[in-house]
Order: sequence, then structure tokens, then C-alpha cells
Amino acid sequence: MEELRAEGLCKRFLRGKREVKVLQDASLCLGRGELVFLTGESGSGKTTLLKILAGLLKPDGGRVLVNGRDSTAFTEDECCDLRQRVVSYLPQQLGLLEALTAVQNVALPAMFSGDKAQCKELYSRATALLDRTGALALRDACPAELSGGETKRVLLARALMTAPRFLLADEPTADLDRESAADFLRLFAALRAQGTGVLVVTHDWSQLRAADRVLQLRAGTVRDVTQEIGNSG
Ligand SMILES: Nc1ncnc2c1ncn2[C@@H]1O[C@H](COP(=O)(O)OP(=O)(O)OP(=O)(O)O)[C@@H](O)[C@H]1O
Repeated sequence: MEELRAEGLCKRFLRGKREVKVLQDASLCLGRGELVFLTGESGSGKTTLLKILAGLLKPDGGRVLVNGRDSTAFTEDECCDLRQRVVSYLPQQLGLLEALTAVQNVALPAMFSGDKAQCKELYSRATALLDRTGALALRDACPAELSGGETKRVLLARALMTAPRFLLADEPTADLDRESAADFLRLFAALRAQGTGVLVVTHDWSQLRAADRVLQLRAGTVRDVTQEIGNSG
């Protein structure tokens, strides 16, 4: 079975001269076709965990198994390949190149992934994704012209450009109005139905019932709190 699995992750940072242990034996598993929410207090290490899962950050201990292969031992090139073919990370903020239009930003990951499609075809795929994320009207806008919520829609389209098997979304609905947040949740549910494994960081407890499982990051470890939330599973 295809899965993204974290086993015993440890990560510490230096804050001044003090060492802060952010992750301490954190483990989780995300299967394809699963929608899992990750919650936890601000500063508990959710972004750190997602970045390690996406191969953007190396842990100090533990491993990440991507379909059985330990990605923490990957070279930089292998990590790039991982992000272009298997795992897509949707950052909490920023990330669009200012010099490119929305559709050019969305098409970009496929250009780097060695996708053989012609530019015209990539742009038409990127346009379709902008339509899917409700940002079609913004196709030719520059990032500086976009609101925070509009930027999130373009970032989501970009994260989907490589048709990832696993999508890691870092607070995608923060700062969105209710309607837009509901749009995003519907899209995540549709991705799950298509077989994508979706891990979503959220602080919004009203959303948690939509998930197959709810995980909580606390004191450096991950706990399954699905039953406490009252999800039927
Ligand atoms: N590069 C870094 N150097 C030093 N400390 C860091 C670094 N990255 C993260 N931290 C610290 O690690 C802790 C966890 O940060 P992280 O961004 O992972 O938390 P989070 O749960 O995503 O927070 P939020 O919900 O506010 O986004 C924080 O105390 C943060 O200051």
C-alpha cells in the first residue's frame, strides 16, 4: 500500500544559546485516499513536521518512509524529485514568484519536473487547476495584485500541478472567509476521492469532522485524537 510514514522523528532548534526540542519521537502515517487533519498549538512544530515529510528539512533523528524508502537519507536532488513526483507541500504563506503571472507560477513545478508537455499544454493544465481552485479570473494577475485568500488559491493550484500522491497543506484555510474555506475543504475531499493522501494543518475545530482522522501535535509527539473529536471514522 502506498503511504507516507514518519517514524520517531526528532528535531531541535537553537534559540539563542538555548536548545528547543520541537519534535520528540513524532510518528504518523498518511495513506493514499485519506484526509487527515493535524492540529496543535501555535509553535508546537506542525510546519516543521510537514517540511520534514516533504524533504525540505532533515530531522535530527527518526525517518520518513515514502512507499517504504527512507527519504531522510535522500540527496538534495532526490528530495527535489520527491517533491515533484510524490509529495507536494502547500506553504502557509508566500511562495509565489513576483515576476511571473499566476498561471506561470502554477505551471512552474511541471517545467522543473522534466514534464515533456509543451508550454501551451502546461498552461492549459495550469489554467484548469486555477479554475478548480476558484482562481480562473486571476490567471494573468501578478502576485502583488492578489489578496491573501487569492494567493492561497493560486498556491493550491500550483501544489496540484504535479498531480501529487500526497498533499501536505499548511494552514490552507487560515485567513479565508467561510465560503472560501468550505471550497478548499470540498476540494480536499475530492482529492481524497481520487486517491490522493491529504494532510491538512488547521486550527479550526469546526472543520475537523470532515477528516478521516485527526492528529494532534503536542509536546513533540503526535497523538490520534479522532475519537475525542467525535468523528465516526
Ligand atoms: N529555523 C528555525 N530556527 C529556530 N527555531 C525554529 C526554526 N523553525 C522553527 N523554529 C521554532 O520551532 C517551533 C515550532 O515551529 P513551527 O513553525 O513548526 O510551529 P507551528 O506549530 O507550525 O506553529 P504555527 O501554528 O504558529 O504556524 C517554534 O518555537 C519556532 O520558533
